[in-house]
Amino acid sequence: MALSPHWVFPELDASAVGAARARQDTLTKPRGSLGVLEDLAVALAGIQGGPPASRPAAAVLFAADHPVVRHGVSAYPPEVTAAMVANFVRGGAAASVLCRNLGVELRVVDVGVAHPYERVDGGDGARLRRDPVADDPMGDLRIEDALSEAVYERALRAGAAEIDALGGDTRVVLLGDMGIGNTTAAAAMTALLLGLAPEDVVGAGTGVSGDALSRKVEVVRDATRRAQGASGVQRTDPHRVVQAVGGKEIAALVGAMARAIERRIAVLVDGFIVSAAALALVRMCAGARSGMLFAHRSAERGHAHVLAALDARPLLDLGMRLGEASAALAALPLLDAACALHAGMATFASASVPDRARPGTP
Ligand SMILES: O=C(O)c1ccc[n+]([C@@H]2O[C@H](COP(=O)([O-])O)[C@@H](O)[C@H]2O)c1
Ligand SMILES: Cc1cc2nc[nH]c2cc1C
Repeated sequence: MALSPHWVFPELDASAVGAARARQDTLTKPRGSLGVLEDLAVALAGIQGGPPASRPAAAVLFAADHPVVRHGVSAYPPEVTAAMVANFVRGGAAASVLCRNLGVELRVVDVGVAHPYERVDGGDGARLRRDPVADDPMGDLRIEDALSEAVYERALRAGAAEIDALGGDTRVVLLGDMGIGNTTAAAAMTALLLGLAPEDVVGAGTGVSGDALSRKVEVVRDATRRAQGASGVQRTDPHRVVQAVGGKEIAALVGAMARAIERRIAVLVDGFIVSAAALALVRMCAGARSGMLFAHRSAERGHAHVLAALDARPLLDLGMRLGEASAALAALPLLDAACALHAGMATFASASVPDRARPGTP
């Protein structure tokens, strides 16, 4: 895959959209009264190219570490990334519980976890794969590119490969991340892609405040200056932005999202980190936008800017800031409800409920 991959994204299926909207208008409710649940059914139909479906759904998390943590930008130590990978597999993480609760398959891909973790087999938690890109080097984005061009391309492919491994009938993929330090990377990407000041995009992440928060702002300032100063790194080149200040899990998310959209699998975007990857992909190829649904507005400071730039209306606003696809999983029942209503409600005709008068009739 070259630096400008030849992604060909399908357009929304206009006839599926028309059929879904027409069916919504025949169902036994005042037109439009199910609000966003109607829009969700219609959007899924357009993305999927047929009657809307929320299942089978799969949650795919990409995990990696970030050398930038050496500057004290996270409230937690980097060993947490590895420990959480083991926790996903054992079934004890928030994502594990939500997946079990919803009957959703959880897949975790290690694309760059720096510390060893216990490999637990046979639990009822996640399926874990360590991609070979995990062994490639990463840079401290404050002083050097996070990813070489070759590593960036391998990480994109690792993401796409995981989508190719999903069952052919998968209709929705919930994308998530795990990586101590990655709100610093996502903030630097957001600052570059949107031309915003570090203060406007840096937030608490896992919970930094005071001096640590100021340090994080300075790290993002240094990273964005470095990236803009380096020859060829323009904020308008989203591939270079991911390479310069992103990370392996963020590049893998870009690759996964692109492949899912190509396959007409609806992408349910999680929080700040996944949204930063979505913004980069849309800047690479505007046609990707229509394949995405946005689960929530994270409490992380920069997220609102990313959502606004994508003209995204998130489904939930619950003060969540966990990552690991947890908010996408919290939003999935809304997609389930939208599809069940669309498929299962009676029509005015079938239930003999009088429809509203048509204009011109008495
Ligand atoms: O998704 C979000 O909006 C979000 C907001 C804050 C933190 N996180 C999670 O917390 C980790 C990154 O936080 P930090 O402070 O280490 O940069 C990483 O594992 C993310 O999944 C995620
Ligand atoms: C415990 C913990 C769990 C997480 N899940 C996603 N990011 C996380 C960060 C921490 C610190």
